Amino acid sequence: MSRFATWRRSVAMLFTLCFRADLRRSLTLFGYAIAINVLQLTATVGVRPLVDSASRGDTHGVMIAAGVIAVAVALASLCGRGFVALTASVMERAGLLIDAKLIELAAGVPTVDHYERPRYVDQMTLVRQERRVMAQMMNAMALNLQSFLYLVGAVVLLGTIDPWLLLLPVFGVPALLAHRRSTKLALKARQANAQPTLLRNHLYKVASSPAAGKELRVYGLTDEFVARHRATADAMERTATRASLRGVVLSLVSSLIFAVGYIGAAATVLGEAIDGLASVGSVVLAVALAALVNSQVSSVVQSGTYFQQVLKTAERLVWLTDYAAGATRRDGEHTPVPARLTSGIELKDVSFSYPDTEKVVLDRVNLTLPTGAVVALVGDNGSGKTTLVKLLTGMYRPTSGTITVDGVGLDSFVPAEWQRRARGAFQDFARFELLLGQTVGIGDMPRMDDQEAVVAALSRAGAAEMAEVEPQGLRTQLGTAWGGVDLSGGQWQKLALGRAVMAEDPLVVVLDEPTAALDAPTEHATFERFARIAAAGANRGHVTLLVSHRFTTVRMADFIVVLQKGTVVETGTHAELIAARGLYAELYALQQKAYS
Ligand SMILES: Nc1ncnc2c1ncn2[C@@H]1O[C@H](COP(=O)(O)OP(=O)(O)OP(=O)(O)O)[C@@H](O)[C@H]1O
Repeated sequence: MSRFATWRRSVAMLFTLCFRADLRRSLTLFGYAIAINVLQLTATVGVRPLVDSASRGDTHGVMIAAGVIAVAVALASLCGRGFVALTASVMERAGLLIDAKLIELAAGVPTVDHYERPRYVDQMTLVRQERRVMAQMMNAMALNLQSFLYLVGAVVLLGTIDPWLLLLPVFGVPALLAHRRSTKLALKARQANAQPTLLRNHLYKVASSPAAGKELRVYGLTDEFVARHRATADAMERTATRASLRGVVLSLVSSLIFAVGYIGAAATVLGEAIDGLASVGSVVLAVALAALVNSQVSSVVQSGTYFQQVLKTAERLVWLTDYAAGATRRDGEHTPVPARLTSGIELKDVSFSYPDTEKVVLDRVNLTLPTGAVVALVGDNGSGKTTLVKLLTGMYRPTSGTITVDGVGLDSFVPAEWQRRARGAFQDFARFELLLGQTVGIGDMPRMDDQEAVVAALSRAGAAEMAEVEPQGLRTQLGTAWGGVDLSGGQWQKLALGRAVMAEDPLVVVLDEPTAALDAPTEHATFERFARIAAAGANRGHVTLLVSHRFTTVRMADFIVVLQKGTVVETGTHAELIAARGLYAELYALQQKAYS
């Protein structure tokens, strides 16, 4: 996209956001800005008749001029108050809209690979930091307009005193260029600080989280975290200070240049007054207007700089919007996701590397996952089990090869539609701090508050007792921050399992070590239950995928896939794999020995 097209879209996005936030108030702001400008100029112009009438001893003229000035100043101050009162509400509403847009952009993308792309993460971090700046845009634009009109008015009036004074704004050009350069330097510094900001926030988050608290103490890591946090913050400050110092030098030089013009203007009018060509009032007015030009040039430049910064943020927003659209868009026709599976899911020569990495995590995987089957994935840490699960749930797309669902390419579905039919419980399950019943119910949003369905799901997941948690059963608020209760790791995991079986029409159910926080007998019982649900699923049409390191659990699967370094090395039932005496048999024997 050309630079101009990006600029045009950024401006359009800003206006849409701000006007959508509050059209009536935004327009009123502009009205106030124009009124303030006219009133202030009137008050300034009133100085000439005031001084001239006074020097002539014309009391009546003095009274009229003073009256006009007083009324103009009072009205301008009234409009100023109205302006300030409106700015807060316009800002608040624009801020809310921008926040909603950011949530949409971050969570609305069906795949999750953007979280691992440094460019995406940088852009998102910067937009988050600058979102308040964007929210103030309407106010800033109104102020910008006000300063601009004020500047133009002051220059025109100066021209009426002496046309040579029209040259005064030329001395303001260096200030404009200096501000432009300083903004570029500041933006560059912010860009350079994006990654360190992430690191600093990450260090803070880890070091202050209760989860890491125990390990920080046991390993004596607190000082190290503090030192790293400080070093990162110091480096960021050095980068920012360097940029702002250069900006200060530039603005100093440009102010000196303007001072030369200002002195020249004052001297010109003073010379004319001495020669009797100008009145005393004109001299006072010219000096006042020249000072006004000075202050308005810097104010126009400052708001221009601000606007540039807002535009840059809007450009990032446009970039993120395009990224989200690209990740969501499906070219050509979409195939509807089937109501139920008939044959199953097939992987053909599927290979995968994570975005922006070289390592092949899955290497030419060929697999058939028949409908109704419970398929177990086993293998060493890092062998690619979770990655395979992510591909099957559409979080990532294969780098090469194809995944088909009943013979139809997975990539021909709208990703979000497929994901809505995939259910899962993951090792890094989320702890949604809602009412306990809702935490399970959101597994099938339309039935979120259907208590009967929630109780049934909990009992399918082998966690019926969770419906009785003190003090209010399913209506218990979770999360101490909201005055609710906290649960043990195992209890949270049981809720995640309930969520996974809440929906009645999934096409793929993924259980990626969802029982790691449960004790072995509970895990065993849970999986037996899941195996029964899956058997029933043979009629309803879904595939159940189970990832576990516990072989006592794995053995009950219909079909076991053994992964090693991203490749499938063995497949078969427990009995077949034991008879084959391969890797599975070896690992099984080792675990049996360890537990006997
Ligand atoms: N987000 C990521 N970005 C880059 N590489 C990743 C990412 N997630 C996983 N990997 C790499 O992919 C490989 C497979 O990881 P995966 O999580 O699929 O293994 P796993 O078999 O599920 O392991 P575990 O049993 O420990 O859960 C590992 O080498 C890991 O380092």
